[in-house]
Amino acid sequence: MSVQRNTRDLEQGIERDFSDRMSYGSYLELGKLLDAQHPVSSPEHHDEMLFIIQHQTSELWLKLVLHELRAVRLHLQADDLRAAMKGIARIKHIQRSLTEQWSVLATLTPSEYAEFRGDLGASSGFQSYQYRAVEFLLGNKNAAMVDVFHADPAAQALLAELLGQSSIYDEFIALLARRGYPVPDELLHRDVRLAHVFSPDLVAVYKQVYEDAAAHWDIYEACEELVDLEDNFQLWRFRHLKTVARTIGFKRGTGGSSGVGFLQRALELTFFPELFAVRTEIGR
Ligand code: HEM
Ligand SMILES: N[C@@H](CC(=O)c1ccccc1NC=O)C(=O)O
Repeated sequence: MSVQRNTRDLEQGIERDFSDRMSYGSYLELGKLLDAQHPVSSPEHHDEMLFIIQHQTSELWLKLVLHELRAVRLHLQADDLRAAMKGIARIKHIQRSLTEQWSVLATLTPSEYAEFRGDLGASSGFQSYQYRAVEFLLGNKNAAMVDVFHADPAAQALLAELLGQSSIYDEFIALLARRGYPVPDELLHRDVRLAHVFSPDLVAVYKQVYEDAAAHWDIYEACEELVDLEDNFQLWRFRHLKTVARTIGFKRGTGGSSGVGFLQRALELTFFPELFAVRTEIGR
């Protein structure tokens, strides 16, 4: 190290020839990844790059969330709560990162966005199939969402597949039943193609858990992890709503919805309603 030159000398052993070996760039397929940012505005608007990269990084993280949620579902099916919780812990960190990222997009002013919004046509985040897939895996199924993707057979097939499969909440409830908790039978044989609907009898099961946490520790812990997941998901939705409001106000969305009003109604959707309802029942 030459302090005077403020330059680190490269060590002798440092690999330099990757002509026939895997390198950083080839392993990560950076050629492909970094050649996928193509602003459509013409002349190119400076801020469209931010818009594209914010979406692409979100989609990459959503890809990992899906990967982890599928693993969590398998762990629940195998009665391995500890492994499932490990997966959820990672997902929670990804969610935080996704939510925090809104502050970067919030630097896009309404004037800047207005300069290229027209170039986006009818495209919209509403058409994010990975976002829909996450909602489905968490239990908020909606068959009408699958039709949105008829022009994209791979996306449609993925969503159709997940629509017909159990969600992680279905699997958690099935695990509770196997553990001997009095889970209502209709929840165990429900039509998984529909959204999970609030069950008062399930609240009673959770009440038993929350009133004697020590006796039900791993289930109690898992319940709180699920609450964190939903809470984090809602925080993302809220930051999206607020970023949209400060960027386009009350304009209609490019995807054809009413805009902010439509996004507001998403905040009323819930994945694990009984886990929130049980809170009303605890203590005095
Ligand atoms: C300035 C930035 C953004 C604006 C103005 C905006 C606006 C909107 C609007 C108005 C909708 C409602 C559907 C429509 O009619 O278009 C929507 C939906 C959606 N957007 Fe964005 N969005 C922005 C950024 C993002 C980003 C960065 C993501 C990340 C992937 C995203 C993901 C979504 C998703 C998943 C939906 C569907 C939500 C639902 O169905 O509840 N949006 N957005
Ligand atoms: N729906 C947005 C447009 C938009 O944000 C968007 C456009 C293309 C791809 C992703 C988008 N992000 C979220 O909706 C709007 O109405 O301005």
